[in-house]
Amino acid sequence: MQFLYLAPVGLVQAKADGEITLINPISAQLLMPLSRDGCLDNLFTALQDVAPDVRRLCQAFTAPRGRICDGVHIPLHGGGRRDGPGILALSIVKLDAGRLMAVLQDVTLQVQRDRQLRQSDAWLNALLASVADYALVSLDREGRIEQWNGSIGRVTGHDDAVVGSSYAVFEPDDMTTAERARDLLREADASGWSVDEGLRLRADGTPFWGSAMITPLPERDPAAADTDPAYCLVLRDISDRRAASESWRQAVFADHLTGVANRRGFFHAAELELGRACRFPRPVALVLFDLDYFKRVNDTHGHPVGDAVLRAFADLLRNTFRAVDVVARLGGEEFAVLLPSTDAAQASAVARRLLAAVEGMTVRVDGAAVNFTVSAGVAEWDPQLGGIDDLQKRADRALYAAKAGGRNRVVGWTADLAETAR
Ligand SMILES: Nc1nc2c(ncn2[C@@H]2O[C@H](COP(=O)(O)OP(=O)(O)OP(=O)(O)O)[C@@H](O)[C@H]2O)c(=O)[nH]1
Repeated sequence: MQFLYLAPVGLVQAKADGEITLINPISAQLLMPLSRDGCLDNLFTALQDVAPDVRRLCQAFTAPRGRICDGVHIPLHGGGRRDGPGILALSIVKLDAGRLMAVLQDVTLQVQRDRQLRQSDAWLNALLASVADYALVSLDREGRIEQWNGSIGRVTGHDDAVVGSSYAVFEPDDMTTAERARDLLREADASGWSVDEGLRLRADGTPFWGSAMITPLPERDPAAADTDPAYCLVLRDISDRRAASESWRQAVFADHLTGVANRRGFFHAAELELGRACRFPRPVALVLFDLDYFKRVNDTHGHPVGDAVLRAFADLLRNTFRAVDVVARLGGEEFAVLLPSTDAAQASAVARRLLAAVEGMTVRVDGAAVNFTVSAGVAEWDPQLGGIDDLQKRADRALYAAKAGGRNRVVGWTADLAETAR
């Protein structure tokens, strides 16, 4: 009895002919406005104006007990009123031959919300269907693709199996790291958006040049689950635009001998990366490489062979470092690699691997077989530094120490190196 009274929904117990034997206050509240004479003694009579079929439905139910109807929506007074409930949900259970139990609930708001949601979904789907050269991807808090839609299929060729993968799935494996993918989300959180341009892959492996903009969704609930939508990624295929600007970029930013970035390209890319590292603190490492006794290679084999050695070394750099790293020839036989989201220890490890590869390599050109070694200086970005020039100075000191220490080695910058240099 107490349960009936306190239940958060309307409960009515009635006899088989609808005569009400028990009714709780919520039911009375919901049914009273429907009653023609202000009495509430029969369930079927109370509902006859809005749900005339209920009586027949119950009488036609011949099983000894069971569910007669479940959550049937009953619009009141022509579909809704300004005051009071507009839609009731009605469930009726036959308890035994002589007793029915009806559950009544005001679902007006719920139905309205469902309708609004369906409308928004329809709008969004119409929008996505008409977008031809953009993929609109919703991402969860961790940057995982939260839902598939047609625009993703059109631009990237991925089907719904891509749901749950990191948005880095659109990038070649060596173009990004989990940390960098997270960095771009953090950048979007802090400044409202982040944009990243670069090589992307379609599901069939064909590459395209993409521009990816990530924006955090407005009014995100901090208590929402990790898998709820948190960001919107707009991925555009800008291969055409890129092709037009590529020859210009090559001329301005690429080294004519080796094809890696030139000094100008390096400083341009480094300023951008360090700008990011300042706004969203993360490690960035710089490695400077200088070929050992390179003058001897030129003197012994001639300048064209020296050029071939420089090209072979640049190829090795490109193959050893990730595509996300900036590889450049700063001039002569000096090369630089900037490694985003990498600390000095990690950069030194890669540099040592590279030195070992150089030691095992022989460059064969014009009948000459050249073996050579390389020295490397490593420094890590420190927000106290003024800019890329200061970082380069530190790596330079470390490189000088590597040369002074006997060459063919990697030295990391330490504060006492600054003292030595002075
Ligand atoms: N083939 C070729 N040689 C170059 C190029 N640019 C600079 N060099 C040569 O690189 C050599 C650099 O020599 P040094 O600065 O004395 O240094 P090193 O002989 O490598 O000795 P350490 O750096 O002290 O180990 C010089 O002979 C330059 O002529 C280039 O584009 N092609």
